[in-house]
Amino acid sequence: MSIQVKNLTKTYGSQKALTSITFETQSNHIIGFLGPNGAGKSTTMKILAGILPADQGECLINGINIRLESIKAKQTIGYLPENNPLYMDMYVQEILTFEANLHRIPNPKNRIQQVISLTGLTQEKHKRVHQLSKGYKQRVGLAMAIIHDPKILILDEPTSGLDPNQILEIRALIKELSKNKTVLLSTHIMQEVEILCDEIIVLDKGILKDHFLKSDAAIRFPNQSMEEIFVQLTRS
Ligand SMILES: Nc1ncnc2c1ncn2[C@@H]1O[C@H](COP(=O)(O)OP(=O)(O)OP(=O)(O)O)[C@@H](O)[C@H]1O
Repeated sequence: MSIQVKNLTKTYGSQKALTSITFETQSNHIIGFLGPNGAGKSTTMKILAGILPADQGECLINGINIRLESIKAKQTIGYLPENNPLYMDMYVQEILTFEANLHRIPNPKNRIQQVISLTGLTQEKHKRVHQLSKGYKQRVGLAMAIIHDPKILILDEPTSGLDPNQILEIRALIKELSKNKTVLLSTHIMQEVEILCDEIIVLDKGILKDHFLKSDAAIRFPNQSMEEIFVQLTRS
């Protein structure tokens, strides 16, 4: 399933966040969505997730227009927001039941046990969310994002603020969960892009700076690391 964004524009009051962004990703790729702070990554992701309206432009998820067919699009998309806001007093199984009911999943008990196992939450499933480490809270956020088996995953800085061990574990989990899915992943960690991503999109100040396959990076940017490519594309 591809993600298609056409001339997307968004302004918050007088603050321009996105200026006519256009891109189309390939199916079943992990796409690194990169850019300096304030580049417009979260804004694009919120629009794609259907929780923020664009001022202009269109987003299509495998041809489904998210503005015109928002419910159908939301059935296809799983979203992990930045800073992963969770109901801290809920038990892990309770918050997953809540999410499953929002998606009207038939036979939710089976699916909840499946995602608990998939995301490595079995040992922690009887705890309340606030009792979990940050890495396990991220696992809960990922479990919620995949509960309806969406074909597109939008992950906004999923490894931000985690310790090095948890970063490795969450990365491995993302890799595992991304099988047969298209994943749009924002991150500031260039090593993560090298390890996980097939495709790279770079934004800066609300403008699309570049979009390329990682396999083409060596030809397009000879002898440059992802960090150097990032700096070159976003240096003002
Ligand atoms: N609710 C809001 N009200 C006003 N301005 C906003 C709002 N949300 C974002 N912005 C502004 O829009 C621009 C794009 O922000 P956005 O959060 O999309 O960037 P980002 O690339 O995700 O940044 P970061 O890497 O810091 O998370 C920034 O200038 C930001 O200050």
